[in-house]
Amino acid sequence: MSILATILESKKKEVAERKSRVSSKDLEKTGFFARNCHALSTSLVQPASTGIIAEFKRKSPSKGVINDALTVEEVTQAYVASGAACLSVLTDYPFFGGTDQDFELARRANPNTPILRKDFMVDEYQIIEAKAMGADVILLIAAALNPDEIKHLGNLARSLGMETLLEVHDEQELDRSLGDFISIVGVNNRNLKNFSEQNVETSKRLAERIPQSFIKVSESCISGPKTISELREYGYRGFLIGESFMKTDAPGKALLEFLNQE
Ligand SMILES: O=C(O)c1ccccc1NCC(=O)[C@H](O)[C@H](O)COP(=O)(O)O
Repeated sequence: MSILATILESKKKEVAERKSRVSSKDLEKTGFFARNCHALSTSLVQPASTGIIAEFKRKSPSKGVINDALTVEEVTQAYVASGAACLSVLTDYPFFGGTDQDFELARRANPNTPILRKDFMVDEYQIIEAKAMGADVILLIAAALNPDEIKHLGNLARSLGMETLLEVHDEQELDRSLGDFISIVGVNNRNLKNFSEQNVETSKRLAERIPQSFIKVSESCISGPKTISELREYGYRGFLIGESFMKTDAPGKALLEFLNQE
């Protein structure tokens, strides 16, 4: 079984269990549900935007433990101070060591910055959860959902005031998944079948195929400032980066160094 299939199987069980504890109706009365969201699309197209979507990532299936010594508040506040355009906070626990509490702590510590809830969305319940925990953006992974599911979940997110980052890995996923309920397309460079890719060739290959009306984000395996400069030439406005920052003792400083060297 592929790692994505394993994650999705586990996620469906987790969501069923969560639903049995708190109903969506109750979620709608909690936390940040009524809050107005920040727009990632607006943040990325500002002339002075760094475009960096900086991720808080403790561990991953491809790398194991990356950094479990730092708190979510210190990392995310340092990212914002260094110029992150957006934060990404993982809420998947079994595979990435993230929690809902991480997300809520990041939200409270960074009230003025867009934050992506990074998880494997398989059910509308998770979209409602995302709004309640203070998310501005959700991730929909084309490899994990059929076009009708993407449309349904994307429209639900939009109806709640959130944006969707649609993640694709290849031409087929891109062509079958785009719609007017999406404004931001992320090309994930990591090959989830064997974790072989360690470069951004997939982003370069798909760049021309993404219609101009969508904001392009390159995700994963971005190892240095030179890569960001190259991706900008292909029209990318956003750069989702986790490991390159998190593997250091000071992820915020690492982000600043990227920007200073670009
Ligand atoms: O990171 C993984 O190993 C991984 C494995 C299976 C599914 C998804 C995975 N990563 C999710 C991501 O999208 C990345 O965390 C994100 O793009 C940042 O990537 P990186 O800069 O390479 O840490």
